[in-house]
Amino acid sequence: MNQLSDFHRSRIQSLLSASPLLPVITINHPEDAVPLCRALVAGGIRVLEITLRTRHGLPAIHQVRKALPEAWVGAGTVTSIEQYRQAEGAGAHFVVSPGVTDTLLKFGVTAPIPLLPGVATASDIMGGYNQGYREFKFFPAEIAGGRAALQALSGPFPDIEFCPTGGITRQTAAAYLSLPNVRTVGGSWLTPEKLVATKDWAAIERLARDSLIDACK
Ligand SMILES: O=C(O)C(=O)C[C@H](O)[C@H](O)COP(=O)(O)O
Repeated sequence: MNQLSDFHRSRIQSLLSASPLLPVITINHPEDAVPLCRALVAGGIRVLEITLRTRHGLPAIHQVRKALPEAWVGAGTVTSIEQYRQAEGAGAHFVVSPGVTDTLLKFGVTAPIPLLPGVATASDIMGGYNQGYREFKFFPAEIAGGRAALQALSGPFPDIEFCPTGGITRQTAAAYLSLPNVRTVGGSWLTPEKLVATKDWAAIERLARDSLIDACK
């Protein structure tokens, strides 16, 4: 069986090291993509996950890659090989999936851009572990057991690192980041619907900066 390459693992590790916070971004209006991501980068967050939940996701990845070369841009909500290929085509640096299928894990092993697979259980982890994955998104983090689950999973999986996402807030991020198996946490709290709807990019920049300060306390 093919195994995940050191190159892919080191890319995923680099992006997890590049930011303690990973904003999960959903674009409802195409013109928001660049100013929204620029505000996050100006606030100090260089790693971004743009979901494919809307039809604007792929074009947004393309635009943001061009406009903000200093940012790492990932495609989120990738659940199929077709979407994985589309994300590559749009110029994504990496792909994030909410869960795992054997097909997606296998494709991620040989794909040009790396996959951060989503897991919620020990069985999910074992499926990825056997193919060489050691970094996972933990989703939906709060519902799947939160910090206690991550502490419990560190027993059988001491060499696994998680990016918990789902239900995490500015107030709870630091507690997750204090766990030895967590370097980055993800969430949509960094792009509140109200601030995006009013195009208050200055407030989003402030929120990014303040959330980073809180996360590193
Ligand atoms: O869309 C995806 O690909 C997902 O896997 C789910 C998102 O990462 C979470 O829904 C974000 O969770 P919240 O921060 O609670 O909004």
